[in-house]
Amino acid sequence: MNGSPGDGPVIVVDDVTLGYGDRVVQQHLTFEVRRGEVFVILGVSGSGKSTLLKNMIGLCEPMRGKVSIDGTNVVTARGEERARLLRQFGVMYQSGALFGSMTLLENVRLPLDEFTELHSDEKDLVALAKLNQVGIRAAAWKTPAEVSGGMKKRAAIARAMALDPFLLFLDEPSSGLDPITSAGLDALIRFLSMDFGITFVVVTHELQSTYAIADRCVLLDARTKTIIAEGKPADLRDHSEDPTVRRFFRREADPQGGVP
Ligand SMILES: Nc1ncnc2c1ncn2[C@@H]1O[C@H](COP(=O)(O)OP(=O)(O)OP(=O)(O)O)[C@@H](O)[C@H]1O
Repeated sequence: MNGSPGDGPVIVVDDVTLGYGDRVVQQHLTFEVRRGEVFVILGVSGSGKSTLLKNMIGLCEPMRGKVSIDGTNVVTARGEERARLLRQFGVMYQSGALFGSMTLLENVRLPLDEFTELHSDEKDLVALAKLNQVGIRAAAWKTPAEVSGGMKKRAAIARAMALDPFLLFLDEPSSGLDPITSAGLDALIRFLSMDFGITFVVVTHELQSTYAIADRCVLLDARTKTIIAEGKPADLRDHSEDPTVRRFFRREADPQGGVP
């Protein structure tokens, strides 16, 4: 189990406004991610999902408000505290970003090379164990070009798990995948959540995936620039009092051409 020491929420997003330069992309975002859950950030293209993820991992600084992971402010943490914070979570970016000249094993080893003093054989063993966890151990000595899109995503997840984080951020994990491969990835996320207790924050606009994996979600609205729904996706689909929210979760177009 990748348990975390503290109790209470893993992530606290407290009245966050985010954007680029003077341009606000989302504002007044307040929510918590609970330990062990699969939490999905939903919204149409351009609503600010990836920007929110970048603010949650400290890659961008919110214009206002704060984000903390296990009680540590992701922007202000320095020194030892920052090093500890960075080891607590792994990230899979939208592009996957595996190094094409390296094998999958070498790709998964990279964080171990950078952040641990393990012996080379031990690093190989850990990397193989991670590839095994995501179901592609047999492809360890292949390069990214030699494996399918779904296997590349799995390798990128294995790399994000290399340092045994208790929290994983995935940006659009099913982008570019066919529905069957995408469903396989959904099953992997559920498996890692249930069997290893990993908390997931997943950015997606795929409703089918959301229903398959999410314990809870938030829906970012591009028009009002804030969260318009939070909860279990099926509950929001069936019981939300906001017609915009119900339409989004039923995948219906807005007759007036609004967003979503
Ligand atoms: N580096 C940047 N500099 C300036 N503006 C940006 C930058 N990155 C994104 N944006 C803008 O911020 C807004 C939100 O983009 P973001 O990528 O966060 O949305 P998204 O919901 O993740 O979209 P998608 O589903 O298409 O990935 C968009 O209008 C985008 O053009």
